[in-house]
Amino acid sequence: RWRKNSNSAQIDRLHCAQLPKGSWSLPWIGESFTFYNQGPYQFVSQHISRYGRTFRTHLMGYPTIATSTPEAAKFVLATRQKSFRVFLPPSIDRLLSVFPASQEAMKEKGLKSIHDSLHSELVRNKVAKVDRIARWVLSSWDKQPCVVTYQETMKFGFHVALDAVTGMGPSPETMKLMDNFSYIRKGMETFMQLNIPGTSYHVALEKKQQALECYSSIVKKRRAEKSNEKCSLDFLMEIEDENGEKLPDDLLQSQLFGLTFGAFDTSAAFFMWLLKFLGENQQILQQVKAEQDTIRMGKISAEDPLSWTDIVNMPYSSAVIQETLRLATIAPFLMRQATEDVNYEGVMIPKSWLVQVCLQNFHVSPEYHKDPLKFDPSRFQAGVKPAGFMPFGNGAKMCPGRELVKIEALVFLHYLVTTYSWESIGSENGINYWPSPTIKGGLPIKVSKLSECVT
Ligand code: HEM
Repeated sequence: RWRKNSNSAQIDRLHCAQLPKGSWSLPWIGESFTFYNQGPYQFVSQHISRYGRTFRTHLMGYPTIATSTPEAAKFVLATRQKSFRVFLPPSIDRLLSVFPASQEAMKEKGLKSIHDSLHSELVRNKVAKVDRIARWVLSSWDKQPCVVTYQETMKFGFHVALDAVTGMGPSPETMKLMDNFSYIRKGMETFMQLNIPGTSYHVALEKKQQALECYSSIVKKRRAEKSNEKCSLDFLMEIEDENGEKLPDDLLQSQLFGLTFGAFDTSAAFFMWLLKFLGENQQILQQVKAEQDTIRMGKISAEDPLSWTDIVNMPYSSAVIQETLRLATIAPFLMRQATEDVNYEGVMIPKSWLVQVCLQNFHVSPEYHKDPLKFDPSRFQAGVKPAGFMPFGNGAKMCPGRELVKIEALVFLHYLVTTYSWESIGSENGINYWPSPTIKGGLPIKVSKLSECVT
């Protein structure tokens, strides 16, 4: 069956090639439906037990080699990164894509300037702003009979991302923009993403247009104002092609849009898991609280914001963050497409095939982590990154937002544990896997304000 999907030259090459074991399942659709339904972790785990850590399958319309070892991940994402390009399914590409194929050089320049704009030296200066946003979000929690964690972490993650990307602080306008983003996210939850009126995917495409219009006015405003603190937009406005032409506004807006989406969706999910794991591990929560109380007690007034020095003085909380990134694995797998035939330790990866790099399956494997399903921050306390830990990927495409997201999490954690206690209410109904793993129902909690209030 797979032969129908391959051209004859490829078939000739494959005659003598070493393909791993696996299954193709149905024509064209392959195993995509099972993959969607079971979620990436379960799907890959079942295949590993049948075929081993590297197997072949058929996903998103392409023959695919899936691998789930840190060594293979490094090989694909870093050592041989030039032989693979990032792959997004066409429906997601349509929602989030930024550049037409003809603009490949500008795309690379744009990405480089985004990496530069989020450099660790620069994001350290963002602590005060993140602090203000965290206080703003958390200040209303005790007035709500039930806090739906995901809605709140989305509000926090979205506004920090928007500020880093465009320099824009929270306002009624940004709340409206966030609403558009939540519809766009919804459009990615379903298996069949068809642009038919009435479907959530169709709504998502409409909301994307509205969001882009909003970005158009954000760009105009930013051009007109002078700010000492540079955001990603400022970096992007500086790039030029080989003829000295700046990035056209439509591409600029779509790049900002894609960046904000990627940043807010992942961080909102991450903060939600952080709350879940801490809620379930009271002893660990108490240790975090002790560390954060010490920092708060060192402040002269309750209004004093956190500083970069405070952030580096949170070793235990940092270990909790690393452990959350391991156990929840917000990006459970990464997709690449081979741009040439590649041989990995005797396994053939033919040109144009997809490679699925399954990070979560080694993050929670006993082969790489002792007692892997236990939430145990002590494994990160020695300050040594365990082998088999790549929550932000590897190689040149490694997440440039990783430092910002850690600052966000630590600031959020600080105000959360020094202000509130909380308990989970209602039952959990499983996990929504797409686009990032979140808890169905949004993890509702009831919070109580602690007597020493700081917000
Ligand atoms: C917990 C939160 C986050 C997680 C788990 C995460 C994870 C990742 C991963 C695994 C990649 C690599 C993708 C690949 O190799 O195909 C990536 C790329 C990227 N991330 Fe993040 N990310 C997070 C938050 C953020 C934030 C807050 C920003 C921006 C403010 C951001 C911006 C980006 C960008 C621009 C890329 C593409 C880099 C490139 O293609 O060169 N991410 N992220």
